[in-house]
Amino acid sequence: DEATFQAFGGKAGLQSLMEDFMTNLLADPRTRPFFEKANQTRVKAQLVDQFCQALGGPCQYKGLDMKSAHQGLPSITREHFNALVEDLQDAMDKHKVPFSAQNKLLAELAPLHRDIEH
Ligand code: HEM
Repeated sequence: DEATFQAFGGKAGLQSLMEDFMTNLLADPRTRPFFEKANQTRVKAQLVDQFCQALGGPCQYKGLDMKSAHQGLPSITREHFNALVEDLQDAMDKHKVPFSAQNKLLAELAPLHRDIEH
């Protein structure tokens, strides 16, 4: 909804959040092996649209579906998934996103693990 989207600072807030999220993913030895080889600029831009849409903001995600996006990568386990969520939480804390809004985003993302882990 609009209030949750605004709690993230709108689209500009999401773009800024994604810079720190990617920094965290590259600093984390659990996730770095995946992201250091990726087109980080593309991934950040796709995540902005995906999160914006998930939060009810005025964006349309036009990237790959989650199965296609991750199936070509080395095996992604629950540990990798949980590591990525921790790195996202750290970025949201740094950006002072209220917990209620953080939880709404995480609730939207949680079910995606089925299409991402393999
Ligand atoms: C809720 C969890 C996740 C979400 C919402 C998510 C979302 C995305 C999105 C939107 C893209 C871009 C798709 C495109 O290019 O069209 C992407 C790519 C990617 N994801 Fe994820 N992802 C998640 C979990 C993970 C995990 C756990 C890993 C590994 C630790 C991972 C590694 C990658 C990598 C390396 C790419 C880029 C692949 C390439 O080079 O094209 N993702 N992800």
